[in-house]
Amino acid sequence: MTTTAESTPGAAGAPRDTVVEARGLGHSYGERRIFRDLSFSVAAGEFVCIVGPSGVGKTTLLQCLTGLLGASEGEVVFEGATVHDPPEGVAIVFQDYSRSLMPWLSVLDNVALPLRSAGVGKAERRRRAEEALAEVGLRDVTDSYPWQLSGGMQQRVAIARALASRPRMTVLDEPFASVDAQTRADLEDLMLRVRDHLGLTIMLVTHDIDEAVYLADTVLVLSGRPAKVETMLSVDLPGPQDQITTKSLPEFAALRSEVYAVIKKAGEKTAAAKAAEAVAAPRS
Ligand SMILES: Nc1ncnc2c1ncn2[C@@H]1O[C@H](COP(=O)(O)OP(=O)(O)OP(=O)(O)O)[C@@H](O)[C@H]1O
Repeated sequence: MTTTAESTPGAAGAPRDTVVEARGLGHSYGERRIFRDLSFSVAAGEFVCIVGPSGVGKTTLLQCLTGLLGASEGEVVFEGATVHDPPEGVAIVFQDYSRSLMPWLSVLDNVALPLRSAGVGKAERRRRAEEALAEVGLRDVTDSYPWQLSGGMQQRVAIARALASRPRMTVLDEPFASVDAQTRADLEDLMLRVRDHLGLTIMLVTHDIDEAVYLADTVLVLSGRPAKVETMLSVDLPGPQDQITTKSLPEFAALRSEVYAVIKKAGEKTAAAKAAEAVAAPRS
């Protein structure tokens, strides 16, 4: 990930193609400016985690990057074209899997549903849905209903549904916030495997600093009011990631402390800005 629009160095030093760019991106809800002048680019196959204080604008940023929300300033460019609507090639996974799955449809039909809306034929829908379910380790539950599955399995179904459209980039908004710690660790490892296997570009919002450092090639820290990119930290831990070994590394602890310190400092700056706003606001 870089702060410029240039191509990004890959693992072997060769340039990798830029998939998505924010160019001077800003968003406001009415009079309220959420963030301003965000400029960064994400390379093909890169795993970026976005962290920052609650309410800073992480979800709003994801929505702008996927074309669900329009930019108030600047632009988002996906694979070279300015984004106005959700582009083909991008899939989204939300936190609340229980609301995103249809309880009356089988697991297979839930995964195939967006393909139907996209006009993909029946046999091809089934083939792609089965392929996506195999990718997330759910080959055996295709005929079950979501309510027969655990929370972690339901979130895997939601991930399979995103993969079935064969995206080149997947964005996930706090996808593992509602599951227990062991399931969360399993889902994290699943996303790493999927990224490696499919060569996906992934952007993921999380509140969990350990999760961000474990998963990311780059941790993007948002802060301020309006928010800006406080830092973009490259994570270069010896791979492949392992929940016990990686998290025991001194380098992991150092990176976690660094992200934590940036967020804490940013939080203090935001609190000071809020206090200044309150003082400046006219009394009713
Ligand atoms: N549709 C909307 N209209 C007006 N304000 C909104 C809207 N959506 C979000 N906001 C406000 O914009 C700010 C940023 O919200 P956003 O959800 O992007 O932050 P976040 O960093 O993802 O928060 P959290 O970490 O709590 O999920 C918040 O103050 C929120 O209340």
